[in-house]
Amino acid sequence: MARRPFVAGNWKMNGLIASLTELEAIAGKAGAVADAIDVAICPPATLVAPAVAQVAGSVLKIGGQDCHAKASGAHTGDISAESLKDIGATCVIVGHSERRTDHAESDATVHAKAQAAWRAGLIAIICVGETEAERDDGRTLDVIGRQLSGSVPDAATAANTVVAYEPVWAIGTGRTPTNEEIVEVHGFMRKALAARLGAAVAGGIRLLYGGSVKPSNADVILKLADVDGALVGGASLKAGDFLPIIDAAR
Ligand SMILES: O=C(CO)COP(=O)(O)O
Repeated sequence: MARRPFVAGNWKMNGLIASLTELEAIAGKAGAVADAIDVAICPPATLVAPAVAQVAGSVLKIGGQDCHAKASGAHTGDISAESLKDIGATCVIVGHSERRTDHAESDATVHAKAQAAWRAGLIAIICVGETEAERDDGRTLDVIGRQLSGSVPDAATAANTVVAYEPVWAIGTGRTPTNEEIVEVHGFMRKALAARLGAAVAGGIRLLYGGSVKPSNADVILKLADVDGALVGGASLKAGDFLPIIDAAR
């Protein structure tokens, strides 16, 4: 089944108002590839509203990096999916390994956050990935299977969910799995989702690879079987790095 590639940039805790000038070229590229590719940028929460304003009229999606499971309430410092939707976000990353580690987020928490994203009308970009120790122990597929079943709700569809495979040890390290390892995990994820959601639904869900994606490796990685796009950290901060990665998804 043909899946429309999805290339998302995760700016993490980087970027100031001045950084939004990068979005001009990124929005231009998103428009130029709109026939074939979805493009998103997830800036820090402070920049979501100004980013939406900056790219007004463009097809470039602006998203959050996290949301709370509840719609509102006494949760100081948290942001609801509804608030993100209200300021023009169209997607949100949930379960990034940095949230799982820094904020002790469990699969159950991520599951609730994905449902919150849908409740607000946002696409949930649900992240999974093994640590280096888990890979060294030969437990990668076990870990990914457990994270998928715990984090991806049963109501996931191609329209409301994107899944990102981000090996923790490949994030920000310049190291990536071999092509064979990426294909193995993505194929496994497709099968695991099909077993639960049915082949038709699972066949439509975009599976992104994330972890040290750069212009120099994107061409190869984005052509691998069952890789439907990329979730890009460092190389999404500058349009000069991100644009060739978007092109590689074609
Ligand atoms: O965590 C990532 C995206 O969510 C990947 O980050 P890097 O591309 O900087 O390795």
